[in-house]
Amino acid sequence: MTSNNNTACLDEAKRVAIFGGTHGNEMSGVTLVNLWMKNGSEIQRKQVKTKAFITNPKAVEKCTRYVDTDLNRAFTPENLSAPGGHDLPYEVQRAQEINKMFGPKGSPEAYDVIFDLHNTTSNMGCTLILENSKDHFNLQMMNYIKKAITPASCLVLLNEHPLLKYSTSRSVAKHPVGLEVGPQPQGVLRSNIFEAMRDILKHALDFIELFNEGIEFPPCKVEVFRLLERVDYPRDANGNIIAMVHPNLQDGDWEPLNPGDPMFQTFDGNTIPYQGFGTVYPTFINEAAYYEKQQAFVTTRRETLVASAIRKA
Ligand SMILES: CC(=O)N[C@@H](CC(=O)O)C(=O)O
Ligand SMILES: [Zn+2]
Repeated sequence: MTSNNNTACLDEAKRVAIFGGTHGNEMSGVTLVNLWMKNGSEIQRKQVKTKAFITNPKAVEKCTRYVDTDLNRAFTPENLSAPGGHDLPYEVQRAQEINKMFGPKGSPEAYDVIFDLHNTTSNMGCTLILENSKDHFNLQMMNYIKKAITPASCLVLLNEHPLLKYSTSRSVAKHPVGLEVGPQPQGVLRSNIFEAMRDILKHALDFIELFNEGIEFPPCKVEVFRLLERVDYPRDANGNIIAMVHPNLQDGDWEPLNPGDPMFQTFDGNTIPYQGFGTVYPTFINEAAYYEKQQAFVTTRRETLVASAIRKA
């Protein structure tokens, strides 16, 4: 044996899927996946079988986030095992179909990696979303992508929160990766956002190819932003919003927010400051899809994770 015993030997990642249209009005993912379904040469690698797939075709057709319920919250054990067939909400039926095709979730037959392509109206730039801080394959992938896209940058959002974590489409895979790029309005395609997403995918697939070829990746550190809490807009007794994101906070995704810093602005011009305990890094600031989820932004904390060395078993 040449490699030392601290190297994690992991299964090859042969089966990879790229999901677009989990939200039907997020146009970069919808457009890239439609492109790649017509001609997949860009996403093929010698040692990887990559399938591009539109997850919510009805929502894509209507150019809406969802038809009955949010598909990216639908992959719960209850939904995936619910009887009812065609009487179930459309996205629950779809979740069951996707789970059959790419899962079953949590089983050895599940796809190795699923990239799920999203756009945000927030000024987040390129953000990769992880669900598990102990997934060393994904952590190594993050490190690889960050280095490969330099001088451009991308950040990693980690959602391991016991209450705020949700059951994503990508969670069907062994290694789920969300890709969130913004700002881009709903229903709009912007070339810079489209190309940034495409570039990240290229490097992600290159990483998987190298891994499958047998390259050993040495230990590394990865900076992540861990999801801490969600902050709602101030509302009246009827649930109507009574303040907006403050101009100092608007578009300031990933910039430090300190106690006392302006957070909301009421319609008569009063400032509501942030009253947390220490510095946090807000993101998903003023995301259009989150008004209905009672969320103005989320706070995160910066952390450095260590990825152990990995290679193919
Ligand atoms: C704006 C948006 O849709 N964001 C995604 C984030 C994710 O994929 O985890 C969502 O809420 O499902
Ligand atoms: Zn989305």
